[in-house]
Amino acid sequence: MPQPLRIAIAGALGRMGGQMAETIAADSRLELVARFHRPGSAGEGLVERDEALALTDVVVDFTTPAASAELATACAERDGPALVIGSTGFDVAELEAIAQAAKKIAIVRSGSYSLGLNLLTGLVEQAARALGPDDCDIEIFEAHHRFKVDAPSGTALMLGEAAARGRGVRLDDVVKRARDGLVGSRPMDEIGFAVLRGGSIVGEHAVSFLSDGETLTLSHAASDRSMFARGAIAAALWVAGRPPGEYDMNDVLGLTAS
Ligand SMILES: NC(=O)C1=CN([C@@H]2O[C@H](COP(=O)(O)OP(=O)(O)OC[C@H]3O[C@@H](n4cnc5c(N)ncnc54)[C@H](OP(=O)(O)O)[C@@H]3O)[C@@H](O)[C@H]2O)C=CC1
Ligand SMILES: O=C(O)C1=N[C@H](C(=O)O)C[C@H](O)C1
Repeated sequence: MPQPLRIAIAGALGRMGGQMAETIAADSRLELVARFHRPGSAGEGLVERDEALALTDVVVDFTTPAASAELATACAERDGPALVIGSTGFDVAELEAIAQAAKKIAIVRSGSYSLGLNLLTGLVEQAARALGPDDCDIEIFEAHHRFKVDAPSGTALMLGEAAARGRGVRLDDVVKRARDGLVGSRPMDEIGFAVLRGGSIVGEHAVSFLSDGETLTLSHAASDRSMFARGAIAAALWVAGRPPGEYDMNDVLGLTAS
């Protein structure tokens, strides 16, 4: 019987931190060796970050962009553990810090650990390739619970990147993240985002391809956070012992970009 993978949870008192603890406890392939939160946080069974890093093979992190970037740097400075990052809403400097850390340690980062959602990105890329900007508009809608702090969601941006890839353009060059007031008519090549926040919605995403006379919509709805936790566990099991580098769920799931 192989030794269980030693795993630690960052952001232990958060929504996903709690979900991770529950899902890990039910998985015999894993041993939950540490849970940590903000420095100095009080809570049953919590340890400080550096103690957790010394005990574990992999850290699973659903916190904030700043905390994840800092954690990646701390893991790299001690040449491990490997890291699975689920946080969303990163700025350029935070992404650069993670890229630097990935020169020393293996990191999986994804805006969504859902299997279905990662399959959807391939379908979106394929549709965007077939439905060009001359006769088809691409719009992405996402809806989340009232507590979510970043917008558009990391998943919506992943879907936008997939659509842009399908069109052979950079998302930054065609993105419209919000509209308000006299914004003018829509450029054909634009990829637009719309956001809803409210209630307890776990996560809904839809990518619409709108042309004259017809609309194709590809969508996904999450109803339970446990599937994000299961995806993050698959990533943790996959990343342990990998060479340094920044990986995503396509690598974990063996899905090659089409
Ligand atoms: N990739 C995916 O599949 C998914 C990604 N997410 C993303 O994960 C992130 C967390 O989501 P969620 O759990 O709902 O949010 P929560 O706000 O419930 O949890 C985040 C937690 O991180 C804590 N935190 C902040 N700074 C630190 C730090 N330096 N060290 C340790 N903990 C810290 C926060 O503490 P405090 O409360 O004190 O501020 C908070 O409790 C978000 O970015 C979200 O978008 C969520 C679901 C799935
Ligand atoms: O904050 C959340 O809840 C979620 N965040 C991720 C995102 O930004 O896409 C993933 C999921 O949709 C839930």
